[in-house]
Amino acid sequence: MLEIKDLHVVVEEDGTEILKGVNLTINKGEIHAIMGPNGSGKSTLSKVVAGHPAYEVTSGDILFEDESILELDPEERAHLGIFLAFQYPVEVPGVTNKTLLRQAYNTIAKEQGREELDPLEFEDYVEDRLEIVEMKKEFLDRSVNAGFSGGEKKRNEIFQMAVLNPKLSFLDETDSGLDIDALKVVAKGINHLADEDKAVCLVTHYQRILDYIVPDHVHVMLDGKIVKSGDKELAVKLEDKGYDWLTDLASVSVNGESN
Ligand SMILES: Nc1ncnc2c1ncn2[C@@H]1O[C@H](COP(=O)(O)OP(=O)(O)OP(=O)(O)O)[C@@H](O)[C@H]1O
Repeated sequence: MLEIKDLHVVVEEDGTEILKGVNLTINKGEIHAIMGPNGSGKSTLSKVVAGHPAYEVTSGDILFEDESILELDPEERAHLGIFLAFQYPVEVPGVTNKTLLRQAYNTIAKEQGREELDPLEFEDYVEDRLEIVEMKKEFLDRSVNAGFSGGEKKRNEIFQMAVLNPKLSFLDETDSGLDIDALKVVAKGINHLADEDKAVCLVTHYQRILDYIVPDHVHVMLDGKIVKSGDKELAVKLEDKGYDWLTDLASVSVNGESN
């Protein structure tokens, strides 16, 4: 579904290189987790896949369903079925959740040749989506994220994912700031939404969400590169040992030897 090939990315404004040769393949039906220390480039990778304009790809490629998406703007990528849940969800005062989501849903439906929903049909459609994340109906009529608690904002991101039903979701630290009950609800929602036709990539610092969402692959990002990949056990090891043991591996790989 997604193939990232030797991706190098700089900050558009000042040319600082953030991603230094990322390779990552995500197939349909898979759940991936990307871990790594602060500032290693995890959020940048998510944003670049979604088409954030602050970054420039200097070499490499991103293929979605076998086609390069580098020339597509963020809206076009969303129409294809790529979704990014933000680390810091934005507030949009004056625009209700319901209005934003129906607009987004219908724009994507139109692009994908599906039927658009009128306000009443949309109400019916979102009802069971609300249940997936155990969110109260009142949230539909509130301005997007305005005055939401940190945990409510994160839950709202998963609600958006539930409504838009994307093929590929990048969830950037969706687990941070969640109490244990909310974490379980959000994890249940993600598991519910991740099926054999879809793929999910979780960016996380903590192994704990992976107790509820079992990833097929865990990757460690260090200084703009994925330096190690493994299964769920790798996340457990990271929790226990931190990242220092990998820093050595990363420098070995930089010197051209195997890691
Ligand atoms: N738009 C930008 N302008 C300048 N520097 C940037 C920009 N975006 C990212 N960076 C820098 O790139 C590096 C990687 O940032 P990124 O947010 O991708 O890291 P991260 O791995 O997600 O970190 P964290 O775990 O702290 O969220 C950081 O040093 C950051 O300051």
